[in-house]
Amino acid sequence: MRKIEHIGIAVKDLKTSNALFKRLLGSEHYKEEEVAGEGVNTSFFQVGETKIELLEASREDSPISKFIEKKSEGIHHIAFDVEDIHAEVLRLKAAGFEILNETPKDGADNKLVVFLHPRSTNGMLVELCQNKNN
Ligand SMILES: CC[C@H](C(=O)O)C(=O)SCCNC(=O)CCNC(=O)[C@H](O)C(C)(C)COP(=O)(O)OP(=O)(O)OC[C@H]1O[C@@H](n2cnc3c(N)ncnc32)[C@H](O)[C@@H]1OP(=O)(O)O
Ligand SMILES: [Co+2]
Repeated sequence: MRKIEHIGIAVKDLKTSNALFKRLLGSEHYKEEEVAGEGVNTSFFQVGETKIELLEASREDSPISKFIEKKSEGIHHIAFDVEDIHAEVLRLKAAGFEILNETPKDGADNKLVVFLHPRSTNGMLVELCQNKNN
């Protein structure tokens, strides 16, 4: 793991939360992007070496809707930047972590992503991100 790539935050309404995080961080978001395959609309803020990723449900059955319904808005996952996502999946599997998708899938912000089940990581949803240009 090279660094924390982003902290994912589940929000009900991207427009409202973009304004709140602009007030909080003192800067604008640098992009908005829908990831249809995940059922999310995302918005990214750069904060030094890492990012805040706001996540709004883009459809009824989005994992974000379920999360907000069951818990509330708030921190949804932590994403780590990795050099070689395939090697990391093998390492983490061998280390006993539960991989949700062994084949990396398209994420936002030009990334390939893999998720680990929170029940294998002390209740924290973990995402691995490899830059597609790596
Ligand atoms: C990829 C685009 C973008 C990017 O960065 O590029 C994103 O980050 S997209 C983010 C949205 N996509 C995902 O979250 C994909 C991975 N998530 C999943 O596969 C599911 O959400 C899963 C498996 C984590 C939970 O789904 P499930 O249908 O099982 O929901 P439950 O509510 O029944 O949860 C089971 C169990 O897990 C706990 N849980 C659920 N979500 C989280 C979470 N974000 N953090 C911590 N814990 C979580 C939930 O409370 C249940 O625990 P229990 O003790 O049984 O109550
Ligand atoms: Co993410």
